[in-house]
Amino acid sequence: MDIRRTGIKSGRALPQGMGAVKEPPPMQASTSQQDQASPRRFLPSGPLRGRIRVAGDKSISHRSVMLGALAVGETRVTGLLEGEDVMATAAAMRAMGAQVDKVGDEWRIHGVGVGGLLQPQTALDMGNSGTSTRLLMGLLASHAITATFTGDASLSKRPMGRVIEPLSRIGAQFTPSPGGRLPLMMTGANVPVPIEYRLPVASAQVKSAVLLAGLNTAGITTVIEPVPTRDHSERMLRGFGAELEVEEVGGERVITVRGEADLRPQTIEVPGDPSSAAFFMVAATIVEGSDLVIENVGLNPTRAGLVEVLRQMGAQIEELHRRDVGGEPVADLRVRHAPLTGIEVDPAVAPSMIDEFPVLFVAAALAQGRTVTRGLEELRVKESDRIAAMAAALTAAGARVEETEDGLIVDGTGGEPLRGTSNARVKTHLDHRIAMAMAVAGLASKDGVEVDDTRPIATSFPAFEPLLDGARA
Ligand SMILES: O=C(O)C1=C[C@@H](OP(=O)(O)O)[C@@H](O)[C@H](O)C1
Ligand SMILES: C=C(OP(=O)(O)O)C(=O)O
Repeated sequence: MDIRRTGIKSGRALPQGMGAVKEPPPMQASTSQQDQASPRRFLPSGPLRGRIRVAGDKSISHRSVMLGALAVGETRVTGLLEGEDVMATAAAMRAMGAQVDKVGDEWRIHGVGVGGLLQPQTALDMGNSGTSTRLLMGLLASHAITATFTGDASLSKRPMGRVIEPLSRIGAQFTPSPGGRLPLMMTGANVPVPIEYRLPVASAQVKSAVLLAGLNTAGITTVIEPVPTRDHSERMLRGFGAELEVEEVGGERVITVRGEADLRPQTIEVPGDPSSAAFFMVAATIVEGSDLVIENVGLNPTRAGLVEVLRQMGAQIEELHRRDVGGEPVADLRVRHAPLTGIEVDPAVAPSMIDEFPVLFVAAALAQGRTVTRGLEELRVKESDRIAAMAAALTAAGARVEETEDGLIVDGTGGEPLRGTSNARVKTHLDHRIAMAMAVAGLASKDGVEVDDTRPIATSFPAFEPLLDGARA
């Protein structure tokens, strides 16, 4: 199947095709959201039971498409996440010359080779996806082409200065909107310069942007990571044949990549996304009588923080059939209902569960006693300000929550259901994780929880609602 014909729920206009356009396209905001919001009330639930399989890992899916598009030959990918974010990456890679097609259950990618990206003839519509935007800016930074990036209302508020800064040092030029935001136009360097860059924020996206720029930069590009973040780029770049080294020096990770790399096509099996499994881990934990197996969940240590934190709170999560899938540790998780106790969450664990805090706050709202989280400033620059959005949504549902500068303090019910939202709708702010977290809160409430818009769920986990409805049928 050609990606232009896959079912993209928002009806987003994705850039299509190639052409002989010399001028970069005009800067304009993306018109990517459907006009009508799609509200839904998530009602109290009976136990979650049986076996489910969540969607493919979003981070690995993005990187499979990007690296496949840079390898010469055919990369084959199974288990690719077919969410809107990954489809935005696929469309952008096609617009720059790669072939990305679905044949049966498999995605086939024919790459252009490192250095071979072509100038896109239309703006690259990144939709809601920060990962697509920042990693592609990295790729483009060392290709002498000009491109315009646009995004939806949420993405257009997110900071891009964090990648503009190192990529400018490599030699790329940027014309962003005020505040270093989208829409943004960039021109990659003619002769990119290898840099050594110490990450000022714990961000796998910034790390990956610099490493990807390094692929087409003669010499050695170095990223120093004081706090480890998800390491899929490092694992996959090695898998594709790049010369990449990781060393521990004085407690920091020093990552080097040798430029003018030749990438070899791969066969990739994408494991299930732990960030999607998280909603079901918490749902089965807080709904009485639940006993659910979530199959094929990626448990890369740089991603598995939530499992550890939930266990510290008293959750019963068993790892069955531990194995390796595509170079990543994977297991089936058996999750049974268990009473939770509030804890102080170690801020050091934050990068390994950065997308899981919205649903952790829901677990905390049902726990006995107080849960304190700190060091979560990064949550304020995701698809929404996730600290403020979850404080408002949980308060509307009857939870006791206090917002601090860098976290939430949650006083749990001790297992009693939340009141729910009888005549209000919680605001999701175009943020898929707020929508799914509050759906889970609805299961453990008296009146249910109504979320104002379920459309953003399709960015990362299109099958979330049918899976949830099926598990509690
Ligand atoms: O590299 C990636 O695939 C991602 C990195 C994280 O973002 P940051 O790098 O901004 O922390 C995460 O929140 C995002 O969902 C995916
Ligand atoms: C932050 C997220 O994604 P992105 O930055 O790719 O928009 C997320 O999926 O929670």
